Amino acid sequence: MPGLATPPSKRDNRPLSHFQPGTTMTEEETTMTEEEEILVLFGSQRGTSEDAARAFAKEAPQRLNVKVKIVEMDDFLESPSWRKVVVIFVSSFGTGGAPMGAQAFRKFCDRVITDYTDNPDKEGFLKGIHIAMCGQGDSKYQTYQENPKTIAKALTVAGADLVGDVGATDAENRMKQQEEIRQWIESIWDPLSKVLAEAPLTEDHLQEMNAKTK
Ligand SMILES: Cc1cc2nc3c(=O)[nH]c(=O)nc-3n(C[C@H](O)[C@H](O)[C@H](O)COP(=O)(O)O)c2cc1C
Repeated sequence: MPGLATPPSKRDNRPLSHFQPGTTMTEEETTMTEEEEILVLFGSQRGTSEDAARAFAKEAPQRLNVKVKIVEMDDFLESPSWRKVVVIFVSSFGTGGAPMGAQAFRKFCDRVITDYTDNPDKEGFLKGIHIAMCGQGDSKYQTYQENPKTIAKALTVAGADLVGDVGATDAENRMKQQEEIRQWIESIWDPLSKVLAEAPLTEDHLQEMNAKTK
């Protein structure tokens, strides 16, 4: 059945037996029967954000009547292919840094913030994109949620709009964190449906964004 294969990401502690052999390494698509495609990006060191992204991606075709492409963040950056709706599940690691598999994306975001903040000469190249963000962190860290917040900031200074509330789930209590992720996913279907009801972006517009994403 398409869409159920689970390619390994760069997270560091999953047993290899979890993966099915012979699947592609970077991308997968869920059942392809509907119209618009949304993009799900994830960055995850130990699996929480990745599992949340996969749970969302599995449910989205039915809830939103869309196709879903799910990609690890650095893989996306190697060959950017924006969609009007982008849903991000990402954690913080190190000292407010990005997990493995999302570090190049974070560097890209840091560059965007430097180049675009308070710079009237720079016109946002992600105008028309809608981002829904669910961040994972641990409130024990002083740099709580720093990576998801930085990514959300960069994408908005580059012109994207945020959809719904930015999620901030707290691993200080792991059971509660799972509930918070579930609640965030439940909270986001309606705002995403509204955005999807608006006119799609043209292929030219998307290509232009892809070309400017470097
Ligand atoms: C070594 C290490 C460093 C971390 N650094 C941060 C941090 O700087 N800020 C934060 O909010 N959470 C931090 N966390 C907490 C993780 O972001 C949190 O556990 C998250 O749920 C992990 O998601 P993942 O399983 O997708 O990697 C850190 C966790 C570890 C183990």
